Amino acid sequence: MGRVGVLLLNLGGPDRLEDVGPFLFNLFSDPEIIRLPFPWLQRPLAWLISSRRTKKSQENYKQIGGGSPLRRITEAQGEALKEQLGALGQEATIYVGMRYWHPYTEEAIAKIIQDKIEHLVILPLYPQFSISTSGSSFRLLEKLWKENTKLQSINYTVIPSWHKQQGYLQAMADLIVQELSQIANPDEAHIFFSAHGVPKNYVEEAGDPYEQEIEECTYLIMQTLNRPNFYTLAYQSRVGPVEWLQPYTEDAIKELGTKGTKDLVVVPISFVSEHIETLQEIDIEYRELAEEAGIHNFRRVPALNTNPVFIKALADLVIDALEAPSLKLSQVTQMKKKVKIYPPERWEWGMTTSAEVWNGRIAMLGFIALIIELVTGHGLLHMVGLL
Ligand SMILES: C=CC1=C(C)c2cc3[nH]c(cc4nc(cc5[nH]c(cc1n2)c(C)c5CCC(=O)O)C(CCC(=O)O)=C4C)c(C)c3C=C
Ligand SMILES: [Fe+2]
Repeated sequence: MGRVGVLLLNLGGPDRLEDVGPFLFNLFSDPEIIRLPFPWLQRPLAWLISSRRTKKSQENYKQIGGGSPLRRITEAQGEALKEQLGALGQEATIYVGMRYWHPYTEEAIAKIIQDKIEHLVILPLYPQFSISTSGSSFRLLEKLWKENTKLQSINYTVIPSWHKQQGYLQAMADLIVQELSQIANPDEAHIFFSAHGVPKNYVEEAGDPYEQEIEECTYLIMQTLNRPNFYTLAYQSRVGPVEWLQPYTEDAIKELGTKGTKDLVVVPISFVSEHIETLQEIDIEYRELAEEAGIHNFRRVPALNTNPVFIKALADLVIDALEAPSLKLSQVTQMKKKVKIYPPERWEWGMTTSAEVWNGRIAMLGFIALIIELVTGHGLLHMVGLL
């Protein structure tokens, strides 16, 4: 086999407080994160939302040392993976491609071309697929592939998701056992899986398999654990006014408190690295909430980071992918998105769904224009540079 590369995909996070604003702007500019009917509205709205969120978000990053550890941890995972692959007899160069901050996916792709990689494995560091995470990175890669003929000669394969991989499940179970072993009555502890949420309409209207993969994964971790503990699955990190997957973590914690739970072991389920949502949201916000709800023994299972069982699982995934028939980006985006096309794009006359959708779009546009004008003092035409 010729030169082998592994491209690790992740979301990225601001390295310093001054990066928070531009990072949030990049994130909200992504149509896979905020779905708007008019592409030209994306950037003005991203600017508006990121400007309004920056201060609050910076406060949170301040509490975890002034920036996200995601880059450092992802690079360490890359080094550990390279070493593990070498030990298994597979030499490979590892590239990190972040979606919204440095090192950007585009930078990784430029290096892959420069290094003349012949076989590439695309491995998202998200065990479960979501349109908003792996899906967004795959879509970007699809675009880069179409634009650059040099990429087209690379023999690549995509790993869409890996939430059922045995080594990964074992590594998660091991970390839970370690945490339980520090409790006086380990069988009494309630195991609380907290997954990053997504808006409910991603699952119900756009066909995102995320909720199903999270549920399967949680079930399989409990099977691997093979213990009598009760467990709960809930969703954290909701942003904006729309409904997200339920139950929300904060509500589920309060409910367990009222039911008399005393020992809670929180397991971050959709993240493989420590980042703001484990270090700040779970460790600080949810811990406080649990204390108020009467849950005095609140513990959190660490993220996998460079856990050796986990790194071996990643290496096995890479080796299996190199041996299996290659899976293309377009195949994955089609396969994972069992899309009910929403909103319907073909116009039908009368009291039809498309009429409702278009009425909704126009009303939404008017509403957004009003908010933008109220907040900035300028109308929408000013914002898009027409006045
Ligand atoms: C599986 C993981 C993730 C899913 C699903 C996801 C969806 C999702 N996220 C937002 C909004 C924000 N995410 C932010 C940061 C962030 N999110 C993830 C993971 C998932 N996001 C990571 C790894 C990070 C980076 C964390 C870091 O350490 O820097 C942020 C910024 C932080 C903040 O201001 O709270 C936002 C905003 C949406 C809207 C969404 C689904 C549509
Ligand atoms: Fe997020």
